[in-house]
Amino acid sequence: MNLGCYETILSNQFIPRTLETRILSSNPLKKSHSNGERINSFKLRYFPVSQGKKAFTLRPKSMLSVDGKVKIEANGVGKGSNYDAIVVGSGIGGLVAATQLAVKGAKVLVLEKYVIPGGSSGYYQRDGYTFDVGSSVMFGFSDKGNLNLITQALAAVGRKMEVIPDPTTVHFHLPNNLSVQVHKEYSEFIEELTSKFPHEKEGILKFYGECWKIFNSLNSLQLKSLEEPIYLFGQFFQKPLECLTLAYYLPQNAGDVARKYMKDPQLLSFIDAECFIVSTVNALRTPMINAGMVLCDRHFGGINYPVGGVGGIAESLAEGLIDQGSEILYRANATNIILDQGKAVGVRLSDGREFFARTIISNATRWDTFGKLLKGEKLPKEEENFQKVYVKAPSFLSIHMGVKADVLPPDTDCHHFVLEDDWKRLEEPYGSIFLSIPTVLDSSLAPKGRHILHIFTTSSLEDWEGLPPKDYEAKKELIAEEIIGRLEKKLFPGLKSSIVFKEVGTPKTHRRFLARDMGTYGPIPREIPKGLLGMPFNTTGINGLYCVGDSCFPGQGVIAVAFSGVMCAHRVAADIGLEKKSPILDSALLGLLGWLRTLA
Ligand SMILES: NC(=O)c1ccc[n+]([C@@H]2O[C@H](COP(=O)([O-])OP(=O)(O)OC[C@H]3O[C@@H](n4cnc5c(N)ncnc54)[C@H](O)[C@@H]3O)[C@@H](O)[C@H]2O)c1
Ligand SMILES: CC(C)=CCC/C(C)=C/C=C/C(C)=C/C=C/C(C)=C/C=C/C=C(C)/C=C/C=C(C)/C=C/C=C(\C)CCC=C(C)C
Repeated sequence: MNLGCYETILSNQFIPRTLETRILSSNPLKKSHSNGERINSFKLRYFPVSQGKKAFTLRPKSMLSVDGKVKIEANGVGKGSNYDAIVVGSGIGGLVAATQLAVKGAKVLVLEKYVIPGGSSGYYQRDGYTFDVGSSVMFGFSDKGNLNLITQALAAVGRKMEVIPDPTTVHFHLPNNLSVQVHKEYSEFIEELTSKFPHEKEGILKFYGECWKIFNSLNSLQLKSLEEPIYLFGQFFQKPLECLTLAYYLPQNAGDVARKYMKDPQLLSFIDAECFIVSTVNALRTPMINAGMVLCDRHFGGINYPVGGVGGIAESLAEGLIDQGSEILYRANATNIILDQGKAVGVRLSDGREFFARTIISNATRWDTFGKLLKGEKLPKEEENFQKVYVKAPSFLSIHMGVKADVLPPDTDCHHFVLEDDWKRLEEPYGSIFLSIPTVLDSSLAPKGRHILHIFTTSSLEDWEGLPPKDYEAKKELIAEEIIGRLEKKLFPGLKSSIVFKEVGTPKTHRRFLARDMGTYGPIPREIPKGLLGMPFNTTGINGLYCVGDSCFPGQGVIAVAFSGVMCAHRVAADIGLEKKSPILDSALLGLLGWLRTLA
C-alpha cells in the first residue's frame, strides 16, 4: 500500500482484514522521519468496501519510521472494533448473554458453528418427528416469581412461548421397586415420599424445608452479576437475611444437609438420584444451592414444556437478538480468540474470516476456550484452579425413537428416571437411564399415532474411539438394544416391536455437533467440592474475555446457563459503560471472589 512517500506496513490488528479496504486519504505526512522516530499525528481513513460509504478514521497508537517504512501499531483497545461484544456459540448461555446485552444497547455478533442456534438445547427433525437434542425438562419457564429466567429472557426481546405444564415432573423407578412420582403439588410429593419412608417423615420435611429456604431467598432477589459490586452490595443492603442465607449455603453440598436429618440408606440413595438429575453426580457432590433451586422450582413454577419443542427457545432468542439490531452468523466455526497485548479483541474463524469487538464472550466450555480457542497461551491461574477443582463429566449416549402410540399405557408420565437393581450403578456408564416422552405433553412433535421416546445415559468418549466404522455401528446397535430392553422390561412391554424410527448418538456425535471437548455433559467436581465456592463466574484471567455457559457459576442445566448469561451480560455491560461501574469496588470484589475460589 502506498501512502505518499511512505510504504506502509499495516500491523494494525483493528483493521478488519476480512473487509476489502481501500485507502482514500491520509493526513499530510512530513516528508522525512528519521529511523525509529515515533509519528503520532497520523490519521488514516479507510472505507471498508462492504460497508458502503461509511468511513472509519483510525488513530493508530503509534507509528514508527523504520528504514523509510511506516509501521502502524495497534490503537487503544477496541478502536476500529465493529461490535461491543462477540459471543462464540449460541447455546442458551450464549444467547441469553447476547440478547441481554443487546437490549441494554450493545451491538452484538453471535458466531455459531452449527446451522441453527441452541447447542445442547437445539433440535433436529426426521420423518415428521421434532426431537430435542438435549434435556426436555425445562425449569424456569413459569409465569411467576423471579426465577423464571427462561420466560424472562424471552420477554426481554419481546418473545413469549406457549408452554404446557407437566403434572408429574419426574417419575423415579429405582432399586427394590421403589417408585416415586414427583408431583407438581409439593404436598402430594411429600405425601408420596413419606408414604414410602414413614419413619423418616421429619427428616424429609426438614431436608426439603432447607431447600425451600434457599429457593425463597433466591426468588426474592433480582438476579444479576455476583461479580458486580454495586449490584451485589445493593442486594445485601435490601435483602440482608436472604443474601446471608445464600452465602451460608454457598459452600455446602446437598448430601451433607440430607445426612443431618435422614438415616435410612435407601432414602439417602433416593436423594442421590434426585441430585444426579441436577448435576450428574451424587448428593455429596451436588451444591446445596443448585439442589434447593431445582427441587423447589419444580413445585413453585413447575416444569413447563414449550409447545413445538425446546428448540423454539433458542430460535426465539435468536430472532429477538436480530430484532434488537444485533447479528448471528451460522456455520461460523471459531478457531482462535485474537489477543492484542494480552487483551481479547477478536475472533478468527476456520475459513480465515476475522471479527473484532470490544469484548469477547465464549459460550464454548472453559476446556475448549482455554485449550483450543486460546491455544499456545499460558493457562491463567484462575483456569488452573478451575481445572483442579472440576473435571469434564462423561458424555452420553442418546437414543431418539418414534414408537407406535399404543405401546404406552394411558397416563404415562413425560419424564422418567430408571435405575432398576443396584444403587451402586447410579453414576456408572449406562447405569441410570433418563427417558423423556415429550409427545405426552405436545402431540404435534410426532406424526399421528406415534410417540417420541428420547432416552439418554452417561457414556465416555474413550469407549467409542478407534473403532472401525462397522464395529462402531454394531456397538451402537448393541448398546441401544440393551437400554431399550431394560425399558421394555421395566416400563413398556412390547417396546422393541413398536419402534418405527430410531437414531443413536454417541459421545462422538455429541462432540461433533455440540463442539464440547470429549462431548462432555458439563463440569463435575473432581472430589467433594465446597458447594459452589470453586465455580468461576464470567470474568477470566484474560482482559476482555468472558465465559458463559455450564462451565461457569452455577453449572449444568438450561436455567443455570440462562442465569450465567444474565450475569455475564451485566458484568460486560458494566465494563463497556452500559451499566454502573466502580473500578475500585470492582477490583476489591473480584480479588475477594478469586481468593474465595482458592479455598474450594
Ligand atoms: N442431554 C442433555 O440434556 C444435555 C446435554 C449436554 C448439555 N446439556 C445442558 O445444556 C446446557 C449447555 O448450555 P451452554 O449454553 O453452556 O452451551 P451449549 O453447549 O448448549 O452451546 C454451545 C454452543 O456453542 C457452539 N460452539 C462451541 N464452540 C464453538 C466454536 N468454536 N465456534 C462456534 N460455535 C461454537 C456450539 O455449536 C453450541 O451451539 C447445559 O444446561 C447443559 O447442562 C444438556
Ligand atoms: C458472591 C458471594 C460470595 C456471596 C453472595 C451471596 C449471594 C447473594 C449468593 C447468591 C447466589 C445466587 C444468586 C445463586 C443462584 C443460583 C441459581 C440460579 C442456580 C440454578 C441452578 C439450576 C440448576 C442446577 C438446574 C439444573 C437443571 C438440570 C440439570 C436439568 C436437567 C435435566 C436433565 C439432566 C434431564 C433429566 C431428565 C429426565 C428424563 C429425568
